[in-house]
Amino acid sequence: MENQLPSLDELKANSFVVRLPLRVKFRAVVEREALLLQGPAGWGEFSPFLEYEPAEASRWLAAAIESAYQPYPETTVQRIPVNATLPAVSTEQVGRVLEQYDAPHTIKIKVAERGQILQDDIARVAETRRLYPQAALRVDANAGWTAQQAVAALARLSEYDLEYAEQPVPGIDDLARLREDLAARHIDLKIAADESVRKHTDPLEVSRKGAADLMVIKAQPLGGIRQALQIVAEAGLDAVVSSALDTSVGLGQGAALAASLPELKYACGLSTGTLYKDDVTEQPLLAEAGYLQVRRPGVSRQKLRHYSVEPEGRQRWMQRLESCYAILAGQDLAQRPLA
Ligand SMILES: O=C(O)CCC(=O)c1ccccc1C(=O)O
Ligand SMILES: [Mg+2]
Repeated sequence: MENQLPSLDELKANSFVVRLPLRVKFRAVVEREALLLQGPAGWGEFSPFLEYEPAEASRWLAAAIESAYQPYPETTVQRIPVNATLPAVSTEQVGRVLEQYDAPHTIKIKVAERGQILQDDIARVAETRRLYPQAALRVDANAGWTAQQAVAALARLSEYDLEYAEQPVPGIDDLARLREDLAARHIDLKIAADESVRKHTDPLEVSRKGAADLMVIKAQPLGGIRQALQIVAEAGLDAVVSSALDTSVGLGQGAALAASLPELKYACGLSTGTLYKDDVTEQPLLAEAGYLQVRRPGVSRQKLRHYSVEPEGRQRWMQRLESCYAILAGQDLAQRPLA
């Protein structure tokens, strides 16, 4: 029974599509659309970004179904360390955005944003370091640099004492080469793979090719908690759990994933709830002094109604649900990430 997909009609009948306001632009948007799925085990979140095609988005659906239909793994961990996330804002905005987080001990700074230059990144990292001299800082380039740009940029940025750099360049081979280039220049900086894990058909290629020191894992893009745990076990790399800019429902799933890891060496990218103006729950999962509770937030009917999208928006999501469902239904049971 565990491997059985619920029917599409059942999923549709229990789906609520919302559009939530963000406080600050993230990935060039100021609103986030999400489908919340209610099931016998609780709520699940299906919120692939709008431009994602069904092949990729279907893994996000597998994660939502897992969340709504299977209990989260048992754990005794009650809270997990998290990082504040700083979007690629201007220097003047750095203090204002980070103030929204409660006493962060770790901060992830977005760099290599399209339309910006290295000087913008240096200024943002320098300002963060000035305001938070004790914090652990990490940068995330979202594959925005060429190999050449990455070495030059990381040579400069590593002067601010960075914990690691996340996905500086796009390809897995590029990541592996970059690590060699950095070592040759005696730049002691760890590299984390994100897109090379979650957007790749083979999430283990990163570890096989020695392309990173650690891997970023996210419950939705990897097809759920169980699937993500299996990837970590097989990869044998340290893992950083992160969010996909989820609502509190997805953050709860991420927190459960983090709490289930055999070892949690790094703060998780799960305090993105702070970037939202509002959420689907009366008890949003927000970090306190750099820690997030491990719990499943209840969902508010009133908030679902208030932020519900217009009928055309819902129709678009029902079509996405349908095409992703078809992919999951067509997958070999043994391979399906629900197992
Ligand atoms: O890891 C974090 O601190 C927050 C999450 C985050 O950065 C993110 C959120 C949505 C989509 C992509 C990413 C990313 O890590 O690249
Ligand atoms: Mg990333």
